[in-house]
Amino acid sequence: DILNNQTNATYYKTDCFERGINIICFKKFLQPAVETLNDTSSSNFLSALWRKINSEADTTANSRHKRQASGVPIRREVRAAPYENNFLRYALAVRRLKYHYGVRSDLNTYDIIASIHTGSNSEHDGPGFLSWHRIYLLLFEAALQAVFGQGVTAPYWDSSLDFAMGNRQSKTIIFSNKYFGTPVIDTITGGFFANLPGRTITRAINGRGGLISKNAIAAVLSRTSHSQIVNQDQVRYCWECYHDIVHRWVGGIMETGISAAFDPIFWCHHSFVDKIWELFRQRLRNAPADYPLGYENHGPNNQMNFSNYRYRPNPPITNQEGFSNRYARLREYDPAPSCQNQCSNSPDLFCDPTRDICVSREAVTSVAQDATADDIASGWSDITTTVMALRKVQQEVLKDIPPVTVFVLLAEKTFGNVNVPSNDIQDGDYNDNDRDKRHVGRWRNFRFRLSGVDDQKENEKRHFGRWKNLNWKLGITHDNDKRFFGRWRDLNNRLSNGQNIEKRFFGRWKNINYLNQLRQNNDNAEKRFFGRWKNLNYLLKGNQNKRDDDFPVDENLMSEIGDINDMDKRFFGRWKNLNYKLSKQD
Ligand SMILES: N[C@@H](CC1=CC(=O)C(=O)C=C1)C(=O)O
Repeated sequence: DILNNQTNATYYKTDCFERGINIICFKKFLQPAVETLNDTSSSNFLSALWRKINSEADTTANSRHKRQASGVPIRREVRAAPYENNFLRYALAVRRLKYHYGVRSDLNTYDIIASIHTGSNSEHDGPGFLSWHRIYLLLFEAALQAVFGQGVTAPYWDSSLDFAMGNRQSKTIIFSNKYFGTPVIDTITGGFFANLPGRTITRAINGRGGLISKNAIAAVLSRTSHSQIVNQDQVRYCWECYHDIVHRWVGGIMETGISAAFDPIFWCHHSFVDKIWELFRQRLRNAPADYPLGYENHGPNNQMNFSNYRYRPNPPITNQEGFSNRYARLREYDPAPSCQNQCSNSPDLFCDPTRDICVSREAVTSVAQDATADDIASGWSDITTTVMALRKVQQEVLKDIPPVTVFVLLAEKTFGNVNVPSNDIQDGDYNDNDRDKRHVGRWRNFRFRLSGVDDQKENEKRHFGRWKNLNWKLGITHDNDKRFFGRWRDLNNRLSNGQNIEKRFFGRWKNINYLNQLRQNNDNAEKRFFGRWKNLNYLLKGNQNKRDDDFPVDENLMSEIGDINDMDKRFFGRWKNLNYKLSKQD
């Protein structure tokens, strides 16, 4: 269906010289190429792709005020719904390019394009990195569109969604057969990209390197000129450096320049690199003129060099011309998945309300059978698994809860019909001091949660809170239960400082109230965010010292971006702001 939809579109014109490459022209163009099979054919092919980009840039520039109408292709997050019209379409288009031997008989068309990226074409280590990869990505997408349909783009892989998984990053659904394939170490044998013609794809995820944290993005976006985000001596703000570590984290062929583009995740990673650059670019008053000088091999007037050992097709523009609006306008970006947009309606992301960010789900196989307490508490297991696991501890929980707090868990098959005796809390029982008041508040909340919700997603969210609560009770009496060992230790910690316990619970409760309030009262939310915006503007305009305090330079980039607690402490507030902004871009 997708294929038919794409190829039946009336969009295509037949004037190949005016329009550049489209399906028809592409086929026309390829006829002679099949016979010639030499470097010239690759070179001609790439030049034709460039003409396509260029003619679209002309069209888009002329109809800027009606961008929607002119159908600028959109890049969405890899996991954003609908799968069929987003990642699946990309995967099928990539496969088609991999099976395409119309340009050379000895090298599939995907591999022709991938071999342009050698890692040593002056496309790295400087400002040209940004514009070179922007054009390179457009070129690749032009080929995808030529063989598959005009709307195809490389969805962006926002690896901060995986970063947020903490010490479970290697389980991300990104490296499942639904997306980029398995196994996560060695040659991939499962998924869309396994056993394709040409270069095989290897990975070694989560060995070296790291993913990009929200605070890394926040730090980069806090700068006010390109020179501040391309300087490798300032890794805290160096966007290319953050990009490097993801290459290393994926490992395998992604780890080195000469092979990286042979992994289809390369384009999705660079789609994200381009997205954040574009967010940055749009905030500058005159981005096209803001090209940093003084970088060897990255002169503003140097022509971009697209070459490898076999051919030299050069897009006839300079590094600085790649900073212009002309090429930026060729794509639009879907806002980042956020709790405000239901994580782009993705079934593979969930909102973590305590951090107010979306987090990637794990590959299904890792939690399908027997969820651990951590799986459940962090929302990584589905509702069935959660109910099954909770059922296992039902008796223990009931046995040890004092009479006044008796409730019946799982009275029916789901939490939807839990029966809460009306005498569990009497208002008069607790009204004399703060501690008790908090207690009452907490119980009220608990009863509210148990009052039954049919919606599955909503249920899951509630389980999250409820589980923590149950666990608390369970931990008190079942210290020998291995599953809760970690929690028990944590509990001991808390018990050693009664005041701390109260503070923690109180803080969490306040937080929940606050989030609920935000959802229920948009006006109020707007006001709060407006205040924060003012603050942001102040930061952007404000003095250098103030900004440096906000984003202290950390000499060790790896530990910096590997520490999610660190992120929470220092950037929680700021990121929420950015998140809001990303979700409200339009
Ligand atoms: N070689 C880079 C990482 C890297 C960057 C790239 O741009 C690339 O394509 C492949 C790998 C590093 O270890 O720092």
